[in-house]
Amino acid sequence: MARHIMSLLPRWSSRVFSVDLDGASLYFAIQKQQQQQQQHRSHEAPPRVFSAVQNHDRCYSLLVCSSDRIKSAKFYCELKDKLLRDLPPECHLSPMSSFLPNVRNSLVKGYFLKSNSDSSPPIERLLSDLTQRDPVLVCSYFQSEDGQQWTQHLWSHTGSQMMEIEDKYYVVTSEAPGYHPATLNIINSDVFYSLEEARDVLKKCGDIIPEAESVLELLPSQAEARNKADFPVIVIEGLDATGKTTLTESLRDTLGATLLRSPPQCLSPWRSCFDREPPLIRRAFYAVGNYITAEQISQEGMKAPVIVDRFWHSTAAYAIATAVSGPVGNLPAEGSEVYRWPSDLLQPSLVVVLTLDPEERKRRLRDRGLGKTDEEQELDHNQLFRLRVEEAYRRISGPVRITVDASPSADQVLQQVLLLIRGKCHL
Ligand SMILES: Nc1ncnc2c1ncn2[C@@H]1O[C@H](COP(=O)(O)OP(=O)(O)OP(=O)(O)O)[C@@H](O)[C@H]1O
Ligand SMILES: Nc1ccn([C@@H]2O[C@H](COP(=O)(O)O)[C@@H](O)[C@H]2O)c(=O)n1
Repeated sequence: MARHIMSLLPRWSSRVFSVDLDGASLYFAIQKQQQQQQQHRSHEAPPRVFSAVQNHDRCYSLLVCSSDRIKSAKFYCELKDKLLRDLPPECHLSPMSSFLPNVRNSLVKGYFLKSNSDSSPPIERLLSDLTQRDPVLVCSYFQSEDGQQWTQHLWSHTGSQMMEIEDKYYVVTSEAPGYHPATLNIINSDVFYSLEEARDVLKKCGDIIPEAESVLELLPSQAEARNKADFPVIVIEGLDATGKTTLTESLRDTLGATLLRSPPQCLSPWRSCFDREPPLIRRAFYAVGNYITAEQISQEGMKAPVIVDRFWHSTAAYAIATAVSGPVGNLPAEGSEVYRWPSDLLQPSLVVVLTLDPEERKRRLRDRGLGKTDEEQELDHNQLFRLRVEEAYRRISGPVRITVDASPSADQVLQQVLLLIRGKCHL
Protein backbone atom coordinates (compact mmCIF):
# COMPACT_ATOMS: atom_id res chain seq x y z
CA MET A 1 0.00 0.00 0.00
CA ALA A 2 1.37 3.44 -0.89
CA ARG A 3 3.14 5.39 1.87
CA HIS A 4 0.73 8.35 1.93
CA ILE A 5 -2.19 5.98 2.47
CA MET A 6 -0.29 4.10 5.19
CA SER A 7 0.14 7.40 7.03
CA LEU A 8 -3.65 7.61 7.51
CA LEU A 9 -3.94 4.18 9.06
CA PRO A 10 -2.26 4.35 12.49
CA ARG A 11 -5.19 6.34 13.93
CA TRP A 12 -7.76 5.02 11.49
CA SER A 13 -10.27 3.93 14.13
CA SER A 14 -10.13 7.40 15.77
CA ARG A 15 -11.37 8.99 12.55
CA VAL A 16 -14.84 10.43 12.07
CA PHE A 17 -16.46 10.31 8.63
CA SER A 18 -18.80 12.97 7.32
CA VAL A 19 -21.03 12.61 4.25
CA ASP A 20 -22.88 15.58 2.74
CA LEU A 21 -26.29 14.30 1.78
CA ASP A 22 -29.38 16.35 0.86
CA GLY A 23 -27.90 19.54 2.29
CA ALA A 24 -26.95 18.00 5.66
CA SER A 25 -23.68 16.57 7.00
CA LEU A 26 -24.15 13.04 8.33
CA TYR A 27 -21.48 11.59 10.61
CA PHE A 28 -20.31 8.08 11.44
CA ALA A 29 -17.33 6.52 13.19
CA ILE A 30 -15.79 3.04 13.19
CA GLN A 31 -14.65 0.50 15.79
CA LYS A 32 -12.26 -2.39 15.40
CA GLN A 33 -14.08 -4.83 17.64
CA GLN A 34 -17.72 -5.63 17.86
CA GLN A 35 -17.72 -5.02 21.60
CA GLN A 36 -20.46 -5.64 24.16
CA GLN A 37 -21.92 -2.19 23.74
CA GLN A 38 -21.50 -2.66 20.03
CA GLN A 39 -23.56 -5.84 20.02
CA HIS A 40 -26.16 -3.94 21.96
CA ARG A 41 -25.98 -1.18 19.38
CA SER A 42 -26.81 -3.64 16.66
CA HIS A 43 -30.43 -3.22 17.75
CA GLU A 44 -30.19 0.50 17.13
CA ALA A 45 -30.79 2.11 13.75
CA PRO A 46 -27.60 2.32 11.61
CA PRO A 47 -25.96 5.76 11.17
CA ARG A 48 -28.23 8.05 9.13
CA VAL A 49 -26.05 7.91 6.04
CA PHE A 50 -26.86 4.19 5.79
CA SER A 51 -30.47 4.35 6.94
CA ALA A 52 -31.94 4.95 3.48
CA VAL A 53 -29.82 2.23 1.87
CA GLN A 54 -31.90 -0.66 0.50
CA ASN A 55 -31.04 -4.31 1.00
CA HIS A 56 -28.32 -5.41 -1.45
CA ASP A 57 -27.26 -1.83 -2.14
CA ARG A 58 -23.53 -1.26 -2.00
CA CYS A 59 -21.66 1.71 -0.51
CA TYR A 60 -18.05 2.78 -1.07
CA SER A 61 -15.89 5.63 0.13
CA LEU A 62 -12.89 7.13 -1.62
CA LEU A 63 -10.54 9.41 0.30
CA VAL A 64 -7.91 11.44 -1.53
CA CYS A 65 -4.66 11.27 0.39
CA SER A 66 -1.48 12.43 -1.26
CA SER A 67 1.41 13.81 0.77
CA ASP A 68 1.61 16.52 -1.91
CA ARG A 69 -1.26 18.94 -1.15
CA ILE A 70 -1.21 20.55 -4.60
CA LYS A 71 -1.64 17.10 -6.16
CA SER A 72 -4.39 16.26 -3.66
CA ALA A 73 -6.31 19.47 -4.40
CA LYS A 74 -6.06 19.00 -8.18
CA PHE A 75 -6.84 15.30 -8.02
CA TYR A 76 -9.90 15.83 -5.77
CA CYS A 77 -11.51 17.98 -8.51
CA GLU A 78 -10.44 15.68 -11.36
CA LEU A 79 -11.74 12.67 -9.47
CA LYS A 80 -15.25 14.12 -9.30
CA ASP A 81 -15.27 14.68 -13.08
CA LYS A 82 -13.97 11.17 -13.65
CA LEU A 83 -16.51 9.55 -11.34
CA LEU A 84 -19.42 11.51 -12.84
CA ARG A 85 -18.26 10.49 -16.30
CA ASP A 86 -17.43 6.82 -15.71
CA LEU A 87 -19.77 5.58 -12.98
CA PRO A 88 -23.05 3.93 -13.95
CA PRO A 89 -25.82 6.58 -13.90
CA GLU A 90 -27.71 4.89 -11.04
CA CYS A 91 -24.68 5.32 -8.75
CA HIS A 92 -25.20 8.21 -6.33
CA LEU A 93 -22.18 10.34 -5.44
CA SER A 94 -21.87 12.63 -2.37
CA PRO A 95 -18.90 14.65 -1.10
CA MET A 96 -17.41 13.24 2.07
CA SER A 97 -14.50 13.84 4.40
CA SER A 98 -12.71 12.15 7.26
CA PHE A 99 -10.98 13.83 10.17
CA LEU A 100 -9.50 13.33 13.61
CA PRO A 101 -11.59 15.39 16.03
CA ASN A 102 -9.72 18.51 17.20
CA VAL A 103 -6.60 17.67 15.15
CA ARG A 104 -5.63 20.49 12.85
CA ASN A 105 -4.95 19.59 9.21
CA SER A 106 -6.29 16.07 9.73
CA LEU A 107 -9.16 16.52 7.25
CA VAL A 108 -9.01 14.45 4.07
CA LYS A 109 -11.66 14.86 1.40
CA GLY A 110 -13.30 12.34 -0.87
CA TYR A 111 -16.57 10.93 -2.18
CA PHE A 112 -19.18 8.49 -0.92
CA LEU A 113 -20.88 6.21 -3.45
CA LYS A 114 -24.15 4.32 -3.19
CA SER A 115 -25.44 1.95 -5.81
CA ASN A 116 -27.40 -1.24 -6.28
CA SER A 117 -25.60 -4.58 -6.38
CA ASP A 118 -26.06 -4.94 -10.18
CA SER A 119 -23.74 -1.97 -10.70
CA SER A 120 -21.07 -3.15 -8.33
CA PRO A 121 -18.87 -5.07 -10.82
CA PRO A 122 -18.20 -2.02 -13.04
CA ILE A 123 -17.85 0.24 -9.99
CA GLU A 124 -15.37 -2.09 -8.36
CA ARG A 125 -13.37 -2.35 -11.58
CA LEU A 126 -13.19 1.44 -11.72
CA LEU A 127 -12.21 1.74 -8.04
CA SER A 128 -9.65 -1.01 -8.39
CA ASP A 129 -8.14 0.84 -11.30
CA LEU A 130 -8.02 4.09 -9.32
CA THR A 131 -6.29 2.53 -6.32
CA GLN A 132 -3.50 1.25 -8.56
CA ARG A 133 -2.71 4.60 -10.13
CA ASP A 134 -4.00 7.36 -7.91
CA PRO A 135 -3.68 8.58 -4.33
CA VAL A 136 -7.00 7.22 -3.06
CA LEU A 137 -7.95 5.02 -0.17
CA VAL A 138 -11.06 2.97 -0.99
CA CYS A 139 -13.41 1.29 1.48
CA SER A 140 -16.50 -0.82 0.88
CA TYR A 141 -19.39 -1.06 3.32
CA PHE A 142 -21.33 -4.27 3.91
CA GLN A 143 -24.68 -4.71 5.56
CA SER A 144 -25.49 -7.52 8.00
CA GLU A 145 -28.34 -9.92 7.20
CA ASP A 146 -30.80 -8.02 9.41
CA GLY A 147 -29.71 -4.74 7.79
CA GLN A 148 -28.89 -3.17 11.19
CA GLN A 149 -25.10 -3.46 11.29
CA TRP A 150 -22.66 -2.08 8.75
CA THR A 151 -18.99 -2.93 8.45
CA GLN A 152 -16.27 -0.98 6.70
CA HIS A 153 -13.56 -2.86 4.76
CA LEU A 154 -10.34 -1.20 3.64
CA TRP A 155 -9.02 -2.07 0.21
CA SER A 156 -5.35 -2.66 -0.25
CA HIS A 157 -3.38 -2.99 -3.42
CA THR A 158 -1.13 -6.02 -3.64
CA GLY A 159 0.97 -4.79 -6.52
CA SER A 160 -0.74 -6.95 -9.12
CA GLN A 161 -4.15 -6.32 -10.68
CA MET A 162 -5.79 -7.98 -7.74
CA MET A 163 -7.50 -6.07 -4.97
CA GLU A 164 -7.66 -7.57 -1.55
CA ILE A 165 -10.11 -6.45 1.05
CA GLU A 166 -8.54 -6.39 4.46
CA ASP A 167 -9.23 -5.01 7.93
CA LYS A 168 -12.86 -4.89 8.95
CA TYR A 169 -14.32 -2.16 11.17
CA TYR A 170 -17.79 -1.81 12.64
CA VAL A 171 -19.66 1.33 11.67
CA VAL A 172 -21.25 3.28 14.54
CA THR A 173 -23.17 6.52 14.84
CA SER A 174 -21.11 9.61 15.70
CA GLU A 175 -22.31 12.88 17.16
CA ALA A 176 -21.88 15.94 14.95
CA PRO A 177 -18.70 17.72 16.08
CA GLY A 178 -19.08 21.10 17.78
CA TYR A 179 -17.59 22.80 14.72
CA HIS A 180 -17.63 22.07 11.00
CA PRO A 181 -14.75 19.65 10.14
CA ALA A 182 -13.57 21.94 7.30
CA THR A 183 -12.49 24.47 9.95
CA LEU A 184 -9.63 22.08 10.86
CA ASN A 185 -7.89 22.76 7.54
CA ILE A 186 -8.74 26.42 6.81
CA ILE A 187 -5.46 27.90 8.03
CA ASN A 188 -2.96 28.05 5.17
CA SER A 189 -5.14 25.94 2.89
CA ASP A 190 -8.12 28.26 2.35
CA VAL A 191 -6.85 31.40 4.08
CA PHE A 192 -3.19 32.42 4.11
CA TYR A 193 -1.76 34.48 6.95
CA SER A 194 1.58 35.47 5.44
CA LEU A 195 3.01 36.26 2.04
CA GLU A 196 5.41 33.35 2.47
CA GLU A 197 2.64 30.75 2.92
CA ALA A 198 0.70 31.91 -0.15
CA ARG A 199 3.82 32.29 -2.27
CA ASP A 200 4.88 28.77 -1.33
CA VAL A 201 1.69 27.32 -2.88
CA LEU A 202 2.22 29.24 -6.13
CA LYS A 203 5.88 28.14 -6.26
CA LYS A 204 4.87 24.50 -5.83
CA CYS A 205 2.30 24.60 -8.63
CA GLY A 206 4.66 26.26 -11.11
CA ASP A 207 5.26 22.99 -12.96
CA ILE A 208 1.56 22.29 -13.54
CA ILE A 209 0.33 25.91 -13.89
CA PRO A 210 2.91 27.89 -15.91
CA GLU A 211 0.94 31.12 -15.19
CA ALA A 212 2.04 30.85 -11.54
CA GLU A 213 5.58 31.82 -12.61
CA SER A 214 4.32 35.09 -14.11
CA VAL A 215 2.43 35.91 -10.92
CA LEU A 216 5.47 35.14 -8.76
CA GLU A 217 7.57 37.58 -10.79
CA LEU A 218 5.24 40.42 -9.74
CA LEU A 219 5.48 39.74 -6.01
CA PRO A 220 7.41 41.91 -3.59
CA SER A 221 10.51 40.02 -2.38
CA GLN A 222 9.08 40.18 1.12
CA ALA A 223 5.94 41.73 2.59
CA GLU A 224 6.69 45.45 2.27
CA ALA A 225 8.98 46.49 5.14
CA ARG A 226 7.42 49.97 5.25
CA ASN A 227 3.90 48.56 5.28
CA LYS A 228 2.19 51.85 6.04
CA ALA A 229 0.90 54.95 4.32
CA ASP A 230 1.21 58.59 5.40
CA PHE A 231 -2.30 59.40 4.15
CA PRO A 232 -5.47 57.54 5.19
CA VAL A 233 -6.25 54.24 3.44
CA ILE A 234 -9.95 53.39 3.12
CA VAL A 235 -11.06 49.95 1.95
CA ILE A 236 -14.59 49.50 0.54
CA GLU A 237 -15.96 45.97 0.93
CA GLY A 238 -19.27 44.23 0.28
CA LEU A 239 -20.89 41.48 -1.79
CA ASP A 240 -21.13 41.81 -5.57
CA ALA A 241 -23.34 44.66 -6.80
CA THR A 242 -23.58 46.40 -3.43
CA GLY A 243 -22.13 49.50 -5.11
CA LYS A 244 -18.38 49.30 -4.42
CA THR A 245 -17.27 50.44 -7.89
CA THR A 246 -19.79 53.30 -7.91
CA LEU A 247 -18.75 54.46 -4.42
CA THR A 248 -14.97 54.04 -4.79
CA GLU A 249 -14.94 56.08 -8.02
CA SER A 250 -16.98 58.86 -6.37
CA LEU A 251 -14.69 58.85 -3.32
CA ARG A 252 -11.61 59.08 -5.56
CA ASP A 253 -13.08 62.12 -7.34
CA THR A 254 -14.36 63.84 -4.18
CA LEU A 255 -11.26 63.29 -2.04
CA GLY A 256 -8.65 63.60 -4.79
CA ALA A 257 -7.58 60.11 -3.74
CA THR A 258 -5.83 57.30 -5.59
CA LEU A 259 -8.08 54.34 -6.38
CA LEU A 260 -6.58 50.84 -6.16
CA ARG A 261 -8.15 47.42 -6.13
CA SER A 262 -7.38 43.90 -5.07
CA PRO A 263 -6.63 41.83 -7.03
CA PRO A 264 -4.56 44.55 -8.70
CA GLN A 265 -4.85 45.36 -12.41
CA CYS A 266 -1.50 43.69 -13.15
CA LEU A 267 -2.96 40.28 -12.19
CA SER A 268 -5.96 40.59 -14.57
CA PRO A 269 -4.44 38.44 -17.35
CA TRP A 270 -4.25 35.44 -14.99
CA ARG A 271 -7.37 35.84 -12.87
CA SER A 272 -9.69 33.66 -14.95
CA CYS A 273 -7.05 30.92 -15.08
CA PHE A 274 -6.75 30.83 -11.26
CA ASP A 275 -10.54 31.05 -10.85
CA ARG A 276 -10.71 27.60 -12.49
CA GLU A 277 -8.26 26.07 -10.00
CA PRO A 278 -9.14 24.27 -6.73
CA PRO A 279 -9.55 26.48 -3.60
CA LEU A 280 -5.96 25.95 -2.34
CA ILE A 281 -4.47 27.47 -5.51
CA ARG A 282 -7.25 30.00 -6.21
CA ARG A 283 -7.08 31.43 -2.68
CA ALA A 284 -3.28 31.62 -2.77
CA PHE A 285 -3.61 33.72 -5.94
CA TYR A 286 -6.01 36.20 -4.29
CA ALA A 287 -3.86 36.25 -1.13
CA VAL A 288 -0.73 37.31 -3.02
CA GLY A 289 -2.86 39.89 -4.87
CA ASN A 290 -3.41 41.64 -1.54
CA TYR A 291 0.36 41.94 -0.98
CA ILE A 292 0.88 43.48 -4.41
CA THR A 293 -1.94 45.94 -3.69
CA ALA A 294 -0.38 46.62 -0.25
CA GLU A 295 2.88 47.58 -1.91
CA GLN A 296 0.99 49.95 -4.24
CA ILE A 297 -0.85 51.42 -1.23
CA SER A 298 2.45 52.10 0.56
CA GLN A 299 3.75 53.96 -2.50
CA GLU A 300 0.60 55.91 -3.38
CA GLY A 301 -0.22 56.54 0.29
CA MET A 302 2.85 58.77 0.57
CA LYS A 303 1.25 61.23 -1.86
CA ALA A 304 -2.53 61.17 -1.30
CA PRO A 305 -5.38 59.31 0.45
CA VAL A 306 -5.96 55.85 -1.00
CA ILE A 307 -9.31 54.17 -1.68
CA VAL A 308 -9.19 50.38 -2.16
CA ASP A 309 -11.93 48.33 -3.84
CA ARG A 310 -11.86 44.98 -1.95
CA PHE A 311 -8.88 43.77 0.11
CA TRP A 312 -8.21 41.12 2.75
CA HIS A 313 -11.82 40.92 4.04
CA SER A 314 -12.97 39.69 0.61
CA THR A 315 -10.20 37.12 0.38
CA ALA A 316 -10.75 35.67 3.85
CA ALA A 317 -14.55 35.92 4.11
CA TYR A 318 -15.30 34.25 0.75
CA ALA A 319 -12.71 31.54 1.43
CA ILE A 320 -14.08 30.71 4.89
CA ALA A 321 -17.70 30.82 3.69
CA THR A 322 -16.89 28.45 0.82
CA ALA A 323 -14.86 25.99 2.89
CA VAL A 324 -17.62 25.63 5.48
CA SER A 325 -21.06 24.50 4.33
CA GLY A 326 -24.45 24.81 6.04
CA PRO A 327 -25.78 27.46 8.42
CA VAL A 328 -23.86 30.40 9.88
CA GLY A 329 -23.52 28.39 13.10
CA ASN A 330 -21.03 26.10 11.30
CA LEU A 331 -18.52 28.96 10.92
CA PRO A 332 -15.53 29.03 13.27
CA ALA A 333 -16.60 30.85 16.46
CA GLU A 334 -16.20 34.60 16.74
CA GLY A 335 -12.67 35.35 18.00
CA SER A 336 -11.21 32.26 16.29
CA GLU A 337 -7.68 32.68 14.94
CA VAL A 338 -9.14 32.00 11.49
CA TYR A 339 -10.40 35.63 11.47
CA ARG A 340 -7.08 37.24 12.41
CA TRP A 341 -5.43 39.82 10.15
CA PRO A 342 -2.08 38.64 8.68
CA SER A 343 0.72 40.22 10.71
CA ASP A 344 2.76 41.07 7.58
CA LEU A 345 -0.11 42.75 5.67
CA LEU A 346 -0.68 46.52 5.72
CA GLN A 347 -3.72 47.49 7.80
CA PRO A 348 -5.98 50.15 6.30
CA SER A 349 -7.19 53.09 8.41
CA LEU A 350 -10.84 52.17 7.88
CA VAL A 351 -12.85 49.36 6.25
CA VAL A 352 -16.38 50.25 5.08
CA VAL A 353 -18.59 47.20 4.42
CA LEU A 354 -21.61 47.93 2.21
CA THR A 355 -24.71 45.83 2.93
CA LEU A 356 -27.82 45.58 0.84
CA ASP A 357 -31.18 43.87 1.03
CA PRO A 358 -30.87 40.63 -1.07
CA GLU A 359 -33.78 41.56 -3.36
CA GLU A 360 -32.33 45.00 -4.12
CA ARG A 361 -28.91 43.42 -4.75
CA LYS A 362 -30.48 40.99 -7.22
CA ARG A 363 -32.29 43.88 -8.93
CA ARG A 364 -28.99 45.77 -9.32
CA LEU A 365 -27.29 42.64 -10.66
CA ARG A 366 -30.11 42.17 -13.17
CA ASP A 367 -30.04 45.83 -14.26
CA ARG A 368 -26.28 45.76 -14.64
CA GLY A 369 -26.70 42.79 -16.97
CA LEU A 370 -23.09 41.49 -16.85
CA GLY A 371 -22.33 37.77 -16.81
CA LYS A 372 -22.15 36.17 -13.38
CA THR A 373 -19.23 34.21 -11.95
CA ASP A 374 -19.96 30.86 -10.27
CA GLU A 375 -19.61 32.54 -6.90
CA GLU A 376 -22.05 35.33 -7.83
CA GLN A 377 -24.58 32.69 -8.89
CA GLU A 378 -23.94 30.88 -5.63
CA LEU A 379 -24.59 34.13 -3.71
CA ASP A 380 -27.81 34.51 -5.64
CA HIS A 381 -29.11 31.00 -5.19
CA ASN A 382 -27.73 30.03 -1.86
CA GLN A 383 -28.99 32.21 0.89
CA LEU A 384 -26.85 30.36 3.47
CA PHE A 385 -23.65 31.07 1.54
CA ARG A 386 -24.53 34.79 1.44
CA LEU A 387 -25.19 34.82 5.19
CA ARG A 388 -21.89 33.04 5.88
CA VAL A 389 -19.93 35.57 3.78
CA GLU A 390 -21.62 38.50 5.56
CA GLU A 391 -20.99 37.01 9.00
CA ALA A 392 -17.35 36.19 8.19
CA TYR A 393 -16.92 39.85 7.05
CA ARG A 394 -18.23 40.91 10.45
CA ARG A 395 -15.95 38.58 12.43
CA ILE A 396 -12.63 39.49 10.79
CA SER A 397 -10.45 41.35 13.26
CA GLY A 398 -7.79 44.01 12.65
CA PRO A 399 -8.59 47.43 11.25
CA VAL A 400 -11.63 49.53 12.24
CA ARG A 401 -14.67 48.30 10.28
CA ILE A 402 -17.98 50.08 9.80
CA THR A 403 -21.06 48.64 8.09
CA VAL A 404 -23.07 51.01 5.89
CA ASP A 405 -26.54 50.37 4.44
CA ALA A 406 -26.07 50.84 0.69
CA SER A 407 -29.78 50.96 -0.24
CA PRO A 408 -30.17 54.79 -0.43
CA SER A 409 -29.23 56.59 -3.65
CA ALA A 410 -25.59 56.52 -4.77
CA ASP A 411 -25.17 60.17 -3.69
CA GLN A 412 -26.67 59.57 -0.25
CA VAL A 413 -24.36 56.58 0.31
CA LEU A 414 -21.39 58.72 -0.78
CA GLN A 415 -22.33 61.52 1.64
CA GLN A 416 -22.70 59.10 4.52
CA VAL A 417 -19.36 57.42 3.84
CA LEU A 418 -17.66 60.82 3.48
CA LEU A 419 -18.98 61.77 6.92
CA LEU A 420 -17.57 58.55 8.37
CA ILE A 421 -14.19 58.99 6.69
CA ARG A 422 -13.93 62.60 7.87
CA GLY A 423 -14.85 61.54 11.38
CA LYS A 424 -12.47 58.58 11.61
CA CYS A 425 -9.59 59.62 9.39
CA HIS A 426 -9.50 63.40 9.88
CA LEU A 427 -9.76 64.12 6.17
N1 LIG B 1 -26.74 53.46 -4.33
C1 LIG B 1 -27.16 52.90 -5.46
N2 LIG B 1 -28.45 52.91 -5.80
C2 LIG B 1 -28.90 52.30 -6.92
N3 LIG B 1 -28.10 51.67 -7.81
C3 LIG B 1 -26.79 51.62 -7.51
C4 LIG B 1 -26.24 52.23 -6.34
N4 LIG B 1 -24.93 52.00 -6.32
C5 LIG B 1 -24.65 51.29 -7.43
N5 LIG B 1 -25.76 51.06 -8.15
C6 LIG B 1 -25.87 50.28 -9.42
O1 LIG B 1 -25.83 48.90 -9.02
C7 LIG B 1 -25.03 48.15 -9.95
C8 LIG B 1 -23.86 47.52 -9.18
O2 LIG B 1 -23.01 48.56 -8.70
P1 LIG B 1 -21.44 48.43 -8.69
O3 LIG B 1 -20.94 47.90 -9.98
O4 LIG B 1 -20.90 49.72 -8.21
O5 LIG B 1 -21.30 47.30 -7.57
P2 LIG B 1 -19.99 46.48 -7.12
O6 LIG B 1 -20.17 46.26 -5.66
O7 LIG B 1 -18.76 47.17 -7.56
O8 LIG B 1 -20.17 45.12 -7.90
P3 LIG B 1 -19.03 44.00 -8.21
O9 LIG B 1 -18.43 43.62 -6.91
O10 LIG B 1 -19.82 42.87 -8.79
O11 LIG B 1 -18.06 44.61 -9.17
C9 LIG B 1 -24.56 49.14 -11.02
O12 LIG B 1 -25.43 49.02 -12.12
C10 LIG B 1 -24.70 50.50 -10.35
O13 LIG B 1 -24.97 51.53 -11.28
N1 LIG C 1 -9.25 40.84 -2.57
C1 LIG C 1 -10.05 39.91 -3.14
C2 LIG C 1 -10.94 40.24 -4.16
C3 LIG C 1 -11.74 39.27 -4.69
N2 LIG C 1 -11.65 38.00 -4.26
C4 LIG C 1 -12.49 36.94 -4.85
O1 LIG C 1 -13.06 37.42 -6.07
C5 LIG C 1 -14.48 37.36 -6.06
C6 LIG C 1 -15.16 38.68 -6.12
O2 LIG C 1 -14.54 39.56 -6.95
P1 LIG C 1 -15.35 40.55 -7.95
O3 LIG C 1 -14.27 41.25 -8.72
O4 LIG C 1 -16.20 39.64 -8.78
O5 LIG C 1 -16.14 41.47 -7.14
C7 LIG C 1 -14.87 36.72 -4.76
O6 LIG C 1 -15.35 35.52 -5.16
C8 LIG C 1 -13.61 36.53 -3.96
O7 LIG C 1 -13.48 35.15 -3.71
C9 LIG C 1 -10.76 37.69 -3.26
O8 LIG C 1 -10.67 36.51 -2.85
N3 LIG C 1 -9.96 38.66 -2.73
